[in-house]
Amino acid sequence: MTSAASWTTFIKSIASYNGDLSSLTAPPFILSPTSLVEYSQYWSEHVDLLLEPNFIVDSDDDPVELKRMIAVTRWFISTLKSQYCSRNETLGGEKKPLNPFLGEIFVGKWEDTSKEQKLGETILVSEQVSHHPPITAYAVENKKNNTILEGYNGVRASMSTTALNVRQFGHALLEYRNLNETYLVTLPPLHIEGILAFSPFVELEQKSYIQSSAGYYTVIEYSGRGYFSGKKNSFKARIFKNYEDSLKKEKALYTISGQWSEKSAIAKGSSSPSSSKGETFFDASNYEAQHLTVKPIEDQHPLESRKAWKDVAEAIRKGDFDLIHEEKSKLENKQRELRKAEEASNAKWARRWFDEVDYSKDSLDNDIFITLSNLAHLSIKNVASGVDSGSSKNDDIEGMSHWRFVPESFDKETEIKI
Ligand SMILES: CCC(=O)OC[C@H](C)CC[C@H]1O[C@H]2C[C@H]3[C@@H]4CC=C5C[C@@H](O)CC[C@]5(C)[C@H]4CC[C@]3(C)[C@H]2[C@@H]1C
Repeated sequence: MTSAASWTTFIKSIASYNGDLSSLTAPPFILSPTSLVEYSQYWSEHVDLLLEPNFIVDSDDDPVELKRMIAVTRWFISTLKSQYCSRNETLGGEKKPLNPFLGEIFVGKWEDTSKEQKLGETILVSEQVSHHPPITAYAVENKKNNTILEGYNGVRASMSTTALNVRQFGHALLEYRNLNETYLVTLPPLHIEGILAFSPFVELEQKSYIQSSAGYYTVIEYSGRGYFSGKKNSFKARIFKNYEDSLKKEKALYTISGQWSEKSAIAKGSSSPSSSKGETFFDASNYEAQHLTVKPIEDQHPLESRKAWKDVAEAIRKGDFDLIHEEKSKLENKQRELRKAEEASNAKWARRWFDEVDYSKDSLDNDIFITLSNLAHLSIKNVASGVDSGSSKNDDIEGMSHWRFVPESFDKETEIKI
């Protein structure tokens, strides 16, 4: 069957789409040989920007906490091209990632590329902590600068006539322990455009937020081609002294605007910097992403993603649909056996490095996730990322559990080597 014909068949299949992405029997050319558990690496492909707040010195212009919020906003913007465009660059367009099995892990490290060797080694641990619904938890840890990024991600998707609309669940917590400062980062909604045009790509939409424990608060508004700016991957970010000030745009201390996949500029105050007038904020096309180092497949543990999916990935690269189906079925049957055995012995799969914390039960009032969510008026229920605590979306949601990294569990890890 030609790829155009199977694409049309595929489009028809998504017309009866039931909301579960893994149910989509996508044709081989739309399948990615990469598992979703690997996407956590996209949070740290500019390690220098992630760690920059550790090296900012106090000076007489802006308060150092404000300088650090600007640096954290720059780091966050720098993650977006890797998160949402890297498949376009390597695979020619957005692809459907492999659906990770429960307990699937992905680990790697970034070497220190700075000439002063001030960064030290940074490691990534990523674990599929849930299969139904799919949830990936991750931590990026840099011991030399006592900095930890932890977070988790799940998605809910729905089809409109021409696009796949995706709401993200979860958040990221970025802790600078030497500075005694933490940031809460929410995840923007997105949609996949270009499906009918046979070349799907991600476009971000609506808003996401960054809340600093020092009070500063950043609102980022996304738009694509055809919106007010007319350019794809556009955003406007405003940094405020706190959430309350953000209710009045003119109170913005800084405004940043441009394209998160290309250039953006920053200016003081609430007016958008025209890219000529404003000072360059970040230039994604001139800032090479640093890819993490992953040990060879033969040295990997059976639960490590690239080892577990090796035969499926090879079949996908060959475009051999029957072989893909055969190899995927092998892996999925093995998983079904595992689940059945657990059920029989009433055992639950033990998560390696993450805990599901139920914030409705334990008295965790001074927990940093609660503190930052309250500062930013964000819901702590299991609603989509970035939902306001006063939103009616909270009403019919009971759940209040969030995945948290357990650093000592990784320090005690013996089986998995980075
Ligand atoms: C349904 C119509 C169709 O064409 O399906 C196949 C298409 C390739 C579109 C569906 C898939 O598109 C993929 C894009 C994936 C997101 C990309 C980046 C991120 C950021 C990361 O930090 C967390 C995961 C997330 C949100 C990915 C989630 C899964 C997405 C939406 C894939 C879709 C199955």
